[in-house]
Amino acid sequence: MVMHSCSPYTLFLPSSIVTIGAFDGVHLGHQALIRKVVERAKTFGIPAVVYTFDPPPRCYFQKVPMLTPPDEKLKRLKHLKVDYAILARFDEAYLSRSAESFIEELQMLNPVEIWVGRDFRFGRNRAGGLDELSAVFNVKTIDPICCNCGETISSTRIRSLIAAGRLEEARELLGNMKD
Ligand SMILES: Cc1cc2nc3c(=O)[nH]c(=O)nc-3n(C[C@H](O)[C@H](O)[C@H](O)COP(=O)(O)O)c2cc1C
Ligand SMILES: Nc1ncnc2c1ncn2[C@@H]1O[C@H](COP(=O)(O)OP(=O)(O)OP(=O)(O)O)[C@@H](O)[C@H]1O
Repeated sequence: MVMHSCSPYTLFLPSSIVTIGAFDGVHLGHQALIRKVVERAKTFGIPAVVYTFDPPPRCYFQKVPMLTPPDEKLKRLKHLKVDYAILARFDEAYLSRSAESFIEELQMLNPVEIWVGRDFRFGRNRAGGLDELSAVFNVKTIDPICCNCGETISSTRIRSLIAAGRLEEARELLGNMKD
């Protein structure tokens, strides 16, 4: 896996399959999305790209604890057979960018498909959503992955389980990455 630390506009790919997100924890929901991207990339014979942020936006804005530091996140992405991981430094300069500027950066990856979950938002003040992204790219979505109890798996939920001392349940939702 190639790790790309992003300053904007530095990675060019002639074609790719892309997913974007915080991916804090690389939990079972994230894993399903990323596996889909890897599978589609294999079908097309082109690279699978994960565009992610360091720190995750929620850790930056809401000061919540990080589930996986960058090294651990990258290890998990590598295990999932991602070809390129773009790790954008999420700081003041980065987040002053507009949704349009973010779209220009994504265009450098020439994505054949961009895969995200239904609740995906991007850009300043989370102003961009699926409609804005679909206006420019071929956007595909996966259904939310839920746990046995029927609740959608999310990094927020895993943080709550950890805070409540329910570590075994948290660990289950994070998955052991061995299969
Ligand atoms: C250029 C840029 C600016 C952003 N600015 C904000 C922001 O002002 N407030 C916010 O909550 N998230 C901001 N984000 C984070 C995104 O809204 C979102 O969290 C990120 O794209 C990851 O998607 P996800 O939360 O679905 O994983 C920004 C993202 C980008 C790419
Ligand atoms: N359970 C899930 N099933 C399917 N897709 C998911 C799931 N959880 C997250 N995703 C998708 O993964 C990408 C990254 O999402 P993100 O990292 O914001 O996940 P999250 O777990 O919802 O985080 P948080 O709880 O901090 O908002 C997004 O496209 C999102 O829609």
